[in-house]
Amino acid sequence: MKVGEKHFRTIWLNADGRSVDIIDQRWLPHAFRIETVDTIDGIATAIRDMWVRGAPLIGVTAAYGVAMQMADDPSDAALEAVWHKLHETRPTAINLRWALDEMTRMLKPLAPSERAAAAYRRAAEIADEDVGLNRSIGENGLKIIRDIAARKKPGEPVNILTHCNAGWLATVDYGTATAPIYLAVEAGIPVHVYVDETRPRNQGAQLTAWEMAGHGVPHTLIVDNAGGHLMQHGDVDMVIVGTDRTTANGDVCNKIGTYLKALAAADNGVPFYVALPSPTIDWTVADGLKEIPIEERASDEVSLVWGKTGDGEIAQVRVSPDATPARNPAFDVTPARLVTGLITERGVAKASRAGLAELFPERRAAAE
Ligand SMILES: CSC[C@H]1O[C@H](OP(=O)(O)O)[C@H](O)[C@@H]1O
Repeated sequence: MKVGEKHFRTIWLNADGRSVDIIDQRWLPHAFRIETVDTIDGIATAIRDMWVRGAPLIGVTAAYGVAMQMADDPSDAALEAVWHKLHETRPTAINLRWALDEMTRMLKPLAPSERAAAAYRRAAEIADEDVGLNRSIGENGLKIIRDIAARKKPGEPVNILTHCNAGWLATVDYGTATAPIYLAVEAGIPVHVYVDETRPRNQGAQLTAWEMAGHGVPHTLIVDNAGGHLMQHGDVDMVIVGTDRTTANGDVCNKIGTYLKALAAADNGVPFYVALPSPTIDWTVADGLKEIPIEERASDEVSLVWGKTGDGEIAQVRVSPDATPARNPAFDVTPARLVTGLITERGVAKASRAGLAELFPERRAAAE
């Protein structure tokens, strides 16, 4: 996406053919910092400490980590070791496992001497595929926004609520939940986005708001607890969120707080859509609540908040008593029954086994 006059992706291979540059998202919106990562430990740190975050971007970053490993040591043992090293960085987003499995599948049959070049090629393909998938998600989601706009008074914006950041910063480009929004703006459809701040790490306040501002999308930041109230008062026409893992029967795992938005949407007749590329579907899991591992992150993420001080310093402040313990589950699971539709690159599916199998017939067997 454009940042000022320059076009950026969230990750790119450098001219050295080994290292990648990433937008270090920890400092947004207060600073735009690029970090160069050229070791597997660096890749693991960037994922674990959320320099990069968002299911698709985590997968692409891991794919480049595998490529770096193959450049250092292309043996089967090293390939297996890097799979485990990167897989353990964050447990919930399925794109991480998907990318590691895809790289391993592709590399195993190759002679070690061919693996590094092939790995970098495949990592670049996965990055490019992500952009294409998100563009298609945008086109499929745009139809929904257009239909809602047609029912509103001329010039009245479609009010969309989104949670966390499923924007271009969560992917290589375009985003998932934001792709339809960006295309709606390009199509001249009036939209307005309510941006959930998304405690505790404030991906909405810090990342989605920054994206919306950067792309000229009218938006309003709200606290996480305001969404239900706005829906009760008819201020929200649709909810669209991303996901870190959606199961074969349509259960949606996403940032903590998504489930509460879905409950409020169901209670107020507000359509609740989830935007996802197919690598985010876990065909091996049926019951999301029972089977998806929910990442528990450090309690400090709840007790300490990053921000910019009056004199422009980026700093953390404590928002609770020093001794107060905190729990920090990073995701929750929204049951399929609360999901209006799954916006994929192939179209909008009902949130059900049959709905997904209709769009992905090649997966029908795996989903049964
Ligand atoms: C398009 S995936 C975005 C997804 O990832 C975020 O989690 P995190 O920031 O912890 O990586 C959040 O759940 C978003 O919906």
